[in-house]
Amino acid sequence: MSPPVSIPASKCYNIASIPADGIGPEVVEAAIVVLKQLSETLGSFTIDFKHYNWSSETYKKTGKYIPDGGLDELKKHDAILFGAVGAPDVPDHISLWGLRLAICQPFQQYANVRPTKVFKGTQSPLRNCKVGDLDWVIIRENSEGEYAGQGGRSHRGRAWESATEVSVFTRHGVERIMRFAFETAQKRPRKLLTLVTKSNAQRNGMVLWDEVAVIVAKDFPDVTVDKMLVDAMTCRMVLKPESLDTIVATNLHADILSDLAAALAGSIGIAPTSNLDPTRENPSMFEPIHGSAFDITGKGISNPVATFWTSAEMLAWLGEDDASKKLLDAVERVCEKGIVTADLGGKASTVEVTNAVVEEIKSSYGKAAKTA
Ligand SMILES: NC(=O)C1=CN([C@@H]2O[C@H](COP(=O)(O)OP(=O)(O)OC[C@H]3O[C@@H](n4cnc5c(N)ncnc54)[C@H](O)[C@@H]3O)[C@@H](O)[C@H]2O)C=CC1
Ligand SMILES: CC(=O)C(=O)O
Ligand SMILES: [K+]
Ligand SMILES: [Mn+2]
Repeated sequence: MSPPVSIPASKCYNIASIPADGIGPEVVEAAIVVLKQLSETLGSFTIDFKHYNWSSETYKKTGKYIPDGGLDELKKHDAILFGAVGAPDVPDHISLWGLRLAICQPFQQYANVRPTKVFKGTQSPLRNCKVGDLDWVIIRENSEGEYAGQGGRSHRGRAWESATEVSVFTRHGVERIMRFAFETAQKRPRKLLTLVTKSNAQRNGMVLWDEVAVIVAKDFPDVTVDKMLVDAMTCRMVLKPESLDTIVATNLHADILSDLAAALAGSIGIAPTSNLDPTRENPSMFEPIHGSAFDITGKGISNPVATFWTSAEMLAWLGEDDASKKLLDAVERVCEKGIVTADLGGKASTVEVTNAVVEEIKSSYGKAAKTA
């Protein structure tokens, strides 16, 4: 009797999808189409999506964004693919804290990773900024700082009403994000980390950041560190984009700088975000950098590229580096062909860009490509 033939089982990933509000469902649907095609064409892994309709609609009906036991459900997945949360008829702080932060915070997704680059075929609004000149990774502290959620309001509505929004910086929180940032910089060819703070005006928490950076730097002698105050950093991003590589900053500062980074690379519609729990105790969450964009919802013109790149980041986090690279390369080739949405100066719809990426995956990585 011949021994049983062992066929290597392809890995199956369980992904929770939470498209939520506005253009979230449009771009997440597009990403799922592309991911399914990639999995079918490459044959090296499969993805099982479980959809959760948690959104401002469910909030308006039930009073909750996440139903009881929802986080335990989410925990069973390998990763979460998120769209965006926010609706015109729900206050933004209720929606953000009700869904996105209600996942990031308990899941200790303390590292928010935001790469940006100018794609071939897309144009930076900066005169002279070519492909390769702007290639950054912004590491945003994602669990405390200015978005710690501490503070309160007293004497509501009175002339003497007071409100506090307290920034919280802990040595533990600063040190873990700093280590993560140094590790990220160390893995990139230039090994260059720019530390962004505001330690002239913010004389407590930001000074702690500077001090912790000096201590952590000792463990990374091959990484070059430079320091910028956040106001001057905006100028450097615009005037000398080629002088930057990896950047670490607080929750608020990096939130702002990363939207600027996306716009400098061409559009907020291309940049991805990973909300990582580097300890891997909890699933990490992947989303486009942008919000729910009510101004273009339902028009069929939202740029799905940010969510495609986000999906590529998710694949890399799951260990599928080859598939991740292939996906991003396919997206870039589609941009190079000029099949882009209006935010990038093109005429293509969300569906046309999605179909073009699907065709690109089939023709580049499918059987025809292999035998050619
Ligand atoms: N992580 C999340 O879920 C986030 C949620 N929000 C929420 O989203 C809502 C809208 O916020 P905004 O400040 O307007 O930011 P936004 O990112 O939704 O939109 C800013 C501008 O960029 C455009 N834009 C965004 N994504 C695009 C895409 N994929 N393709 C083409 N154009 C795109 C929009 O049309 C708009 O003009 C608010 O409720 C806000 O709280 C905002 C940022 C992040
Ligand atoms: C809320 C928001 O703007 C962000 O997470 O980027
Ligand atoms: K988002
Ligand atoms: Mn933001």
